[in-house]
Amino acid sequence: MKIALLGYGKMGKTIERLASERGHTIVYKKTSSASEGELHKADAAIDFSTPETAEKNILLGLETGIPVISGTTGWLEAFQKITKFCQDRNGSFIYASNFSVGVNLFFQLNEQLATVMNSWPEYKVSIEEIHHTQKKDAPSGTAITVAEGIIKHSEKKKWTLNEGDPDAIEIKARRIDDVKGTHSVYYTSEIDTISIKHEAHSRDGFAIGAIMAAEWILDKKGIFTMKDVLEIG
Ligand SMILES: NC(=O)c1ccc[n+]([C@@H]2O[C@H](COP(=O)([O-])OP(=O)(O)OC[C@H]3O[C@@H](n4cnc5c(N)ncnc54)[C@H](O)[C@@H]3O)[C@@H](O)[C@H]2O)c1
Ligand SMILES: O=C(O)C1=N[C@H](C(=O)O)CCC1
Repeated sequence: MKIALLGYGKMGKTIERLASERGHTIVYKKTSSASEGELHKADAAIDFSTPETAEKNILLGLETGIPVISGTTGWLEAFQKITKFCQDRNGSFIYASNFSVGVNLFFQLNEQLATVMNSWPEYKVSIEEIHHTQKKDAPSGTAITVAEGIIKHSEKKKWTLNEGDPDAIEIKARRIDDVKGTHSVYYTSEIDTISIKHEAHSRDGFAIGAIMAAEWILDKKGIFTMKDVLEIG
């Protein structure tokens, strides 16, 4: 497969390495200031750019008529617009706040745990995410997906970064050195704490998942999620 990289930072470079190991070729790269290669020659575009530039990058890929895989977080206010644009052109698009297989299993586990814990109101739910200090958005896209998974199966209606709102799921966002991405869900009572945790050891899992999504979407039209790719949930 010929791949276009929309964004060539930590994730773009990791995808380049792992895609070539899987026999794919990078035919186009776009950074903030320049681009090289020919976008129209790509079979699929993978966007890992910035919250401010993802929307433009995704539209560029869809306009070119190739499937777009986006892992950039922090741009979801434009999701409806992207969906309509993609549908109007009979295009293909997939967004995931986290492409790693392990995190997608964690999402599933989180929803199952939320279903169980919904009968036990003495346990207060909270989420913690830890990432490297270069991360631009907070909370992480993954933490938002985790919160949405809990909201689906509980009385909670929203999430917050602040302390002390009993109606909201509190998310604590921490930034430490070069942490690749750690997400924990806690259910805490007076007596004890139940927790689940996913810890990424490198960026390879995110990159392999995005490449798997690109391989999967090639012969499909529509808007998809990582659940479709992995056939889970
Ligand atoms: N979904 C996932 O699995 C997953 C995993 C890791 C990171 N992310 C997200 O992906 C995004 C990128 O992460 P990263 O660690 O590679 O960040 P990074 O800062 O290392 O790289 C971002 C790159 O985008 C480039 N860029 C800036 N403006 C651009 C433009 N107009 N067009 C194209 N590229 C442009 C920058 O040059 C930079 O190299 C972040 O939003 C992050 O949260 C998601
Ligand atoms: O490094 C990042 O930035 C990451 N962003 C995603 C998020 O916001 O959830 C996924 C994990 C790594």
